[in-house]
Amino acid sequence: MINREVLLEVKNLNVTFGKGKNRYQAISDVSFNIYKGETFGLVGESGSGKTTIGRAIMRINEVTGGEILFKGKPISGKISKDWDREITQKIQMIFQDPMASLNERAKVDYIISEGLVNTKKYKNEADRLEKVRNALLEVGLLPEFASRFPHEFSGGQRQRIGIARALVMEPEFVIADEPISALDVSIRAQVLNLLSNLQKQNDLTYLFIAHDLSIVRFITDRTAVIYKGEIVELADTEKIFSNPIHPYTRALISAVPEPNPYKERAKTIEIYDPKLHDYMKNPPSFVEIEEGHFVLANEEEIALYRKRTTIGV
Ligand SMILES: Nc1ncnc2c1ncn2[C@@H]1O[C@H](COP(=O)(O)OP(=O)(O)OP(=O)(O)O)[C@@H](O)[C@H]1O
Repeated sequence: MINREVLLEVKNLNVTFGKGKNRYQAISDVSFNIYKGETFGLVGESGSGKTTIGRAIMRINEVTGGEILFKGKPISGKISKDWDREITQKIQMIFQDPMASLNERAKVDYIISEGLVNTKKYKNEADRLEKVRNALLEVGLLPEFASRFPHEFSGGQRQRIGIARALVMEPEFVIADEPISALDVSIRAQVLNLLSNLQKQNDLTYLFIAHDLSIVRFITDRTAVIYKGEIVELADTEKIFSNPIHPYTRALISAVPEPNPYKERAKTIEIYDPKLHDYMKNPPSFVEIEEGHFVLANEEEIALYRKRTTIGV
């Protein structure tokens, strides 16, 4: 990837839900940049906070701390009306479950053009219909499908409608939240190929959310691994696979995954002095262990990682 122009910046993001005793910190101090034109993967198990980050970027979830910038300008907090309209159009999301995310009572035409109508992004009725028609064609569906209802379609077709709904807005940045996990295995590759072709044709930047590393391996340029609301490792996707550093990443990649990273961590550090790895005394920070390769670790762990691999010499 040559282009290093930052499109989206997440800076020290915190998201908490609830109040008082019920307060729950879903995202803790998460930072990453997404470059224009890349596909950035966000991977972690269910409940780790992936969707919460996506929804914070979409401004559905409130940002409790830190900030999110698009093209260098804040999109969280108080923003101008014009900027609000622009990002509502430029940032789109494709949802996980096409069976649940489409309004059953609305025709495809309405579903696809709802965003256009809300942002008044069309000249007249003919223009609106033309945009819907083109969006359907772009995702490989027939224009006449516009007058049908969601229940008349298969899961794969419904996800294509979900993609058309995002595409019709002419976005620059698309969050794909597990876009294929609810689909039949037989059609997953088609939808992935479609997303990849659309990216090239429309100059899109993707945030691709997945719980399965094997999916991000083939379509993302860089990957961040998230565990319990914290990013534990971030690097070029190829590096995440060839040289995983954090115990949790290693557990995700290993053939027999250890679902509990602390157990995996314990296994790794047994060989060394476990007292060194006291997180109370030596809190971890997000360290660039080699160029573009970040890992959440404390000083002792970094020393250990350096010994174990050839990195950073
Ligand atoms: N609106 C909310 N109110 C309270 N807690 C929430 C809310 N949304 C998410 N959470 C909690 O925040 C945590 C992160 O959830 P999130 O949906 O972001 O995880 P995820 O990694 O996307 O998981 P999945 O793959 O299952 O979608 C979970 O513990 C979840 O229960």
